[in-house]
Amino acid sequence: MAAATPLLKDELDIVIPTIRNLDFLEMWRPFFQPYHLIIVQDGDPSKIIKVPEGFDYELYNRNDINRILGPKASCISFKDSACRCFGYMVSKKKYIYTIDDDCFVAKDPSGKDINALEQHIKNLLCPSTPHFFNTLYDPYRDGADFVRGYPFSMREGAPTAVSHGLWLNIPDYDAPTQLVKPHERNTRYVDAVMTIPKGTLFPMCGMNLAFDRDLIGPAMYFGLMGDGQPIGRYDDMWAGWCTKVICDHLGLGIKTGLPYIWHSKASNPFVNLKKEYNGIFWQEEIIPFFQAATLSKECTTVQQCYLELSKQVKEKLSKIDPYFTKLGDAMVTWIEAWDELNPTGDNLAKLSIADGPAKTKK
Ligand SMILES: O=c1ccn([C@@H]2O[C@H](COP(=O)(O)OP(=O)(O)O[C@H]3O[C@@H](CO)[C@H](O)[C@H]3O)[C@@H](O)[C@H]2O)c(=O)[nH]1
Ligand SMILES: [Mn+2]
Repeated sequence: MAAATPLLKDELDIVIPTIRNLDFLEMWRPFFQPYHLIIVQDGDPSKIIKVPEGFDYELYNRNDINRILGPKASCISFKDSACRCFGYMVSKKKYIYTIDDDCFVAKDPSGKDINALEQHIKNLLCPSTPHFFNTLYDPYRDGADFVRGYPFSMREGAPTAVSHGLWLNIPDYDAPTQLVKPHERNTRYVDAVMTIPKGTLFPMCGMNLAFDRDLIGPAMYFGLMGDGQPIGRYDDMWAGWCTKVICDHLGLGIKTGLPYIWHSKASNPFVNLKKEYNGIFWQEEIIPFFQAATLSKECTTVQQCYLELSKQVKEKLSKIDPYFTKLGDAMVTWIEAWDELNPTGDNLAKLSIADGPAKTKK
C-alpha cells in the first residue's frame, strides 16, 4: 500500500536559522525529509554550512540577503537568530515551521518520538477559540469537545494563525532566571493545546513555532537585534506581541502547548544577560504599550495593521530610547521588502529578484 503523503508536503517550508553544520537534521529526517528547508545562515557568509544528504533546501547567507534586498537588507538582523524572518519572506508557501538547530526530537510519556511538525500542522488546520475559553482546552482534539455553557454560536471558532510549541529539557528562560536556576530542566509534559485568549499577550518563543504565512506572515518580523543593536533575544518576543495585537484585531487565533521538542543546549547566561539587559527594563513599558494598542477598523490587511503599529511604536516608544524610532522605520522597510518579494495583483510583474539563493539542493 502506498505511503500516505505527508500533510502539507508542498505547502509548508521549514525555516532554520543557523551558524553551524546541520547534523541535528539526522534525528528529524523521518519527519522533515519530505519538506523543503529554507536555511538562513547567520554570521560569516564564507563559512560552509554542511547539510546532511537527502534534504531539499535553499540556503541564504548574508551576501544573498544583501543581494536580494539591497538597501532594505538593513531590516534583517545580523548575528542574531532574528535573521530567520528572512526565510519567512522568501518562502512561497502557505505555512512556515521554524526550529532552532539545537532542538531535537522529544519523546512523549509513552516513549514515542514526537513528530512536532505533524502536531503543529494539526494545530494550524483546526480553529482556535480566542473569544471564549474552553476549560477542556482544545475542543477540536480527539477525545475533547466544547464543555457545557460554551455558546453554540461560537463553536465554529476562529482561523488559527500561529501554533506555539514548547520545549522539554532546557526551558526558554531569560538570563536572570537561568542564572539563579542553572540546573532547572523542564521535565513536565503537559498534554494540552490551548488558545491564548483575545486581549492577552504572551512571550512567543521562536524555537519551535509554526504559522499560517498567508494569514499572518507580514507580522512575523523579528525586529532589529544582534550586531549593532542595543538589544538581543527579544526578536521572537517582539514579533509575538505585534502578531497577537494584529491577530486580535483581525479575529485570528494563536495556540500554545503541544508539540514539545527537546531543547538540548543552554546558551551562556552571561552573554544572554548582556543581550537582554535593555529588554528587561524596556519591556515594563513595551507591554503596557501593546496591551493598550488599538488598530483602526480601516486596517483590514496584516500589512495595513503592521504599518499602523509601526507609527505607534515611533510615537509612543521612542521616548524610552531612540532605538524604537529605528525599529519603527525598520518595520516599514520589512513590509516594503515583503511586498516586493511577495507581490499580489497588479504589481506581480515588477518582481525581478536578481537570481535565486546561493545554494540549493534538490
Ligand atoms: O548569532 C546567532 C546565534 C544563533 N543563531 C541560531 O539561532 C538559533 C538559536 O540559537 P541558540 O540555540 O544558541 O540560542 P538560544 O538562547 O537557545 O535561543 C533562544 O533565544 C531565541 C532567540 O533570540 C531563540 O529563538 C530561542 O530559542 C540556533 O539555530 C542558532 O544556530 C543564529 O542564527 N545567529
Ligand atoms: Mn537553543
